[in-house]
Amino acid sequence: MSAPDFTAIPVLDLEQANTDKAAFLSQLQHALIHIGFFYVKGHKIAPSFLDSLTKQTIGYFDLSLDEKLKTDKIHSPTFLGYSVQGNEITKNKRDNREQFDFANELPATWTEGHHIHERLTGPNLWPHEDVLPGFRQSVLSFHQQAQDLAEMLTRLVAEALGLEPNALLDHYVLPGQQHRAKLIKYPAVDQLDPNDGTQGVGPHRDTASLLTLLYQANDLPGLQVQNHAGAWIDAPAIPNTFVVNIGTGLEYLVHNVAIATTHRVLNPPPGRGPRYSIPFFLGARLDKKLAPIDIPQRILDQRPQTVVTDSGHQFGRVYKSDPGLYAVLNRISSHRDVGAKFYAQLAKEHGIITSLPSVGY
Ligand SMILES: O=C(O)CCC(=O)C(=O)O
Ligand SMILES: [Fe+2]
Repeated sequence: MSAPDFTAIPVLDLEQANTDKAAFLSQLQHALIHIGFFYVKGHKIAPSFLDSLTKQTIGYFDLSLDEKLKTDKIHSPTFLGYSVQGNEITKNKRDNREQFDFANELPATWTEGHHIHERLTGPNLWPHEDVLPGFRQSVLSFHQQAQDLAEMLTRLVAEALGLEPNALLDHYVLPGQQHRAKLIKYPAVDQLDPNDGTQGVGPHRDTASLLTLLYQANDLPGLQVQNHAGAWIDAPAIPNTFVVNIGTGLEYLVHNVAIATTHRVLNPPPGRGPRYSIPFFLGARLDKKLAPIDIPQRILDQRPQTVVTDSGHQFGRVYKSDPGLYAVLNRISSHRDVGAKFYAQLAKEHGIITSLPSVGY
């Protein structure tokens, strides 16, 4: 018997994980199996730090286009860096957002003959320190704090699914691997062209990762979550919380008991300016085929029967045999210009059209 479908996203209090762990884990189990999304409050990332990160984020997007284009993704096969408004594609439609992708700093090591996923790893493309003082430090500090929180949550997720706390991290995350994150701006609608449509980001599931932590940096609506009957449920900004959701990596690795729920973002409402958000993705390792973990039968028995989704889940079958290739294909599909420049042959082999008309900038 499955529970009635959700109409709101629950708020879990991390403090409760210390005071009444059993109650916390029971709420978490319900959210994982029946919703795939939850908010967390009671985390230790300081509100003053998040405010300063928001200021740095706005400062970055307020730079001149020329300055931002110095950090354009097109300069690197890692898909780290800036992408201009309208450059990203979800479900074959342009998204109305500009963004700056970043990760923990690692050198590039890929050379011909290595597995292609290694080409995703490499250094960030930073604006010059004089142009945006403190930006790099703030963004990297966020990355570290978000990773710590995501790892703590992954331990709790394991326990909520009847596993040892470190079971997921030990099997599926490599110490020192690169985890991706982004700063996103959804432009005010009066800055958009009438033909740009309503898609901030189209319906999708977060690919190849275990967990996403999303900080909604200002209070504009837009994020919506698709419940398992197919209805869209608002996930409004709640101050000093993170929205947490499950990636397709975790879903596969726990036999679909935790659901990588579909979500989307609509353009900001007219007259309210741009919306800013900052997701961090705790990635699953990409270096080899991964076997799903044994989950207790009492948990498997609660698995939802049907999940309606508007997301395509492209290349889903590839994940099972080659998570690294799956991650690369999804990046190419989202950022076709980088795909055409660095991965043309692979894109062709997998039917990804990279010759979309370019955006005028
Ligand atoms: O900006 C948001 O609120 C959500 C962003 C998102 O879903 C994503 O980038 O994967
Ligand atoms: Fe997402």
